[in-house]
Amino acid sequence: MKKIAVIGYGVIGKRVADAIALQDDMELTGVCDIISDWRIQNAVRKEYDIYAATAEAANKMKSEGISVKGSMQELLKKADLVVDCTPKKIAAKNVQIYKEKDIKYIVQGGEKHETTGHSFSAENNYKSAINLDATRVVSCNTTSILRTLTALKRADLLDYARGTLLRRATDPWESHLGGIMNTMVPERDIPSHQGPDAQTVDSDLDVVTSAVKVPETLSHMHYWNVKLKRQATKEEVLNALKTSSRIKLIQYDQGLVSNNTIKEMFLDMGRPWGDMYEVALWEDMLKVQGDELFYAYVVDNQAIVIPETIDAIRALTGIETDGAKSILKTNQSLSIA
Ligand SMILES: NC(=O)c1ccc[n+]([C@@H]2O[C@H](COP(=O)([O-])OP(=O)(O)OC[C@H]3O[C@@H](n4cnc5c(N)ncnc54)[C@H](O)[C@@H]3O)[C@@H](O)[C@H]2O)c1
Repeated sequence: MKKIAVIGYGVIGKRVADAIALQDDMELTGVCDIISDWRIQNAVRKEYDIYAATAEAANKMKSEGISVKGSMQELLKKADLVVDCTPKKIAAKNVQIYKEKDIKYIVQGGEKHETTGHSFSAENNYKSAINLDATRVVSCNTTSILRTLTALKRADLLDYARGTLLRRATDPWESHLGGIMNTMVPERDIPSHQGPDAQTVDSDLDVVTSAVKVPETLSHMHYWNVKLKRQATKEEVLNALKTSSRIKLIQYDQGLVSNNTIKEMFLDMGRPWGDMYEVALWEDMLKVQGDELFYAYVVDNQAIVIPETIDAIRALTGIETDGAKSILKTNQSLSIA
């Protein structure tokens, strides 16, 4: 049983920790953070072992009545692999520690590809991550791009793709701190970074993205124009997309007309935090015109990278060398149909 540590128990870290705890071929050794408030109390309630990243944090946690198991160094000694879910740039600094300790590590999409030299998206390049020392699970937007375009590529339909991303302003729990209102803020540069980021996983993809930040917090939404290699039918395209178990085809005509209605459906389904691990792509909206394809989908930025991270753990530790088997196992544990 591989022992996995989670550093950074925030939006992504708390979800990764729960997902690890659900697996039968890995165990959660502990979670490590610097916070001592209600957020880490959630981990206390779940009876996870708690470690403090600094001496100061350890003292603060203890003063709040939290039983601290030890320091980050002590946690690392017990683990076979660490998943670093700290904010952008902090993980890149921690990498030095992981290298010194000779422990395998996974970082999240806020870090640069160069931090690990390998970027991961399960349905695209699981095989290339097997037994590596490190990888980076690409960001939420990039994961969605890779899932959809990889499915079209597998069916030999994809020539090139051009996408416009509507990006959520901030995460819901942090809405009191910032985020935009009554405006839309386009990114200065085209391409935005997500297209080139997808190419760190699959350099063959011809993909260009533009992005605009919008005043809501539930999810991202993407609009894509794709040039197909040949004229195709809508059915062929849908069959290609159906080869991904992590794309959920949804129907506008079933009342799923917005990101809030989709979120409500996932809450009704009983998913933790209403998490949607899948890309929710509108089947009835999707349009094929000759060799051109048009579609739109919603990305739950807080959730989509969770199954990817579980698969990355299996690949790096080598506990499963068949990507399809890992994906299936992860899907079953998270109730992804
Ligand atoms: N939030 C998203 O929608 C989202 C989606 C995909 C990927 N990501 C990526 O995941 C990573 C984490 O993002 P997040 O949104 O979960 O951040 P977050 O701010 O919600 O959580 C980060 C956690 O790390 C803790 N932390 C800070 N410094 C630390 C240290 N030195 N040692 C230990 N813990 C420390 C913080 O206290 C916090 O609990 C980033 O790379 C981000 O780009 C985020």
